[in-house]
Amino acid sequence: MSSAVLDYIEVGPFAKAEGAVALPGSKSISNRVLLLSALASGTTRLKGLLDADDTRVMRAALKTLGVDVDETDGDCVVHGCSGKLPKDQADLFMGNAGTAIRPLTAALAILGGDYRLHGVPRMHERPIGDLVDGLRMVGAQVAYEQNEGYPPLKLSKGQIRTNEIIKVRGDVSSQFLTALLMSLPLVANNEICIEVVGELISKPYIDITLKLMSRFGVDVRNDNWQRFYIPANSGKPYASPGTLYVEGDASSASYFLAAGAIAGGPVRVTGVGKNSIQGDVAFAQALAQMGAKVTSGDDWIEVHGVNTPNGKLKGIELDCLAIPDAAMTLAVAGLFAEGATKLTGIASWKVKETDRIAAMAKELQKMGATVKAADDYIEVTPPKQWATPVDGIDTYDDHRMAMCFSLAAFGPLKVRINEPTCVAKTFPEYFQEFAKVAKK
Ligand SMILES: O=C(O)C1=C[C@@H](OP(=O)(O)O)[C@@H](O)[C@H](O)C1
Ligand SMILES: C=C(OP(=O)(O)O)C(=O)O
Repeated sequence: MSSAVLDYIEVGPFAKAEGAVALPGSKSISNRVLLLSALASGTTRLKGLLDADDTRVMRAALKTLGVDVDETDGDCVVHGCSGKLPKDQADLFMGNAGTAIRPLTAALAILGGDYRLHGVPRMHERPIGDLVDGLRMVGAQVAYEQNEGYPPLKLSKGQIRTNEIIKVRGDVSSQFLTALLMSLPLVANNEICIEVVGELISKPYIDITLKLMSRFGVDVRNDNWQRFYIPANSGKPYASPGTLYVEGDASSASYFLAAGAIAGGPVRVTGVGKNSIQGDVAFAQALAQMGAKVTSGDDWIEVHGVNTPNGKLKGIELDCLAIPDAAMTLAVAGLFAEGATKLTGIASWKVKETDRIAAMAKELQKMGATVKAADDYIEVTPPKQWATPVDGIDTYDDHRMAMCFSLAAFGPLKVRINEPTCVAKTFPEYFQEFAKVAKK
């Protein structure tokens, strides 16, 4: 999907981070509101929508499904289909976007039709079986084209029934629950109960889902993260809120905020702040725990220096179950801390864009850090002597690997980052924006 693929980029060494960055739109919000707008009655004007690979595949899929998505005046204007998509046959390429393939699979399986959903090779290694099990429980027809439990998927029309409690596992990805929550109102003749099996991970993303569904007129009751109740409706559950503003991306914010903490600051991000509905804003609190000075307003967060006796960040131990994406940034910030930084609750890293536990451990070690890692944690002890791998830091086609390792350039040595164009998944302009705040 990315345009010109660069072999590598060299960054740093930088002495200081200072400045302000206006964040691109939130990926999580963008893909949810695109789908909800398409399913709703009425026209929705989306302002500040993310323009990146993950949202391009969603917009392209909706257009293929016959939805009128107009992007000519800078906003994205979606003419909703009132719960019935125009095309009942389509072949849809979903790239490596979990937030696109999972909710769209659920919506299409529930609505019924002959659809095929597939993606890049890594997408075919990312699990979707728990969602398919949940969909089959309501009578949806979903078949695996290659490997049981993984895309590509073939959907056909099923007989949907929603009178029994629908169960879905919550411990592999919260996106399966999100997908069921967004699509089941389309067939809620009666109240529907979804029950989570196993521990629900990434809970703040469920909050995003519920808050956005509410903006489109569907209020789900969350009973202690165990059971979710979708109210019965008259057949057209979603109504356009008119104009909807997409917040800046809180996970993308983490790189700049960490730069401020590592290299002096002040660094300010605008587009997210105290009023954010994204759980990853909690990343700023983690930086504060490491000793950074953090302030925020309704629409901004700023990190300005470190508040420890020796002016260095301090290593922390933190459960990152609620902030899996921003947690990667903490692992790299750990290179600059005094003492070890231990991040727990990160088992989901294994099934994301790459096996992030293995990738992170390997690349941090290349920088000279001592790393302990297992199935659900990583512990980073900073380098005694910084190293710079001549062959560079590998990014594994994972946007977050490229973005968080740019921070290593605040160490004493320049850093070569291989295949940096993978940032196009969520933040195509990342390195240009980073260059504005990273100073020699
Ligand atoms: O619902 C979402 O928008 C997301 C949920 C999280 O995934 P998991 O629920 O798989 O942890 C997160 O890592 C992903 O980037 C976006
Ligand atoms: C896990 C991620 O993406 P996805 O939405 O594809 O799951 C991510 O952006 O870090």
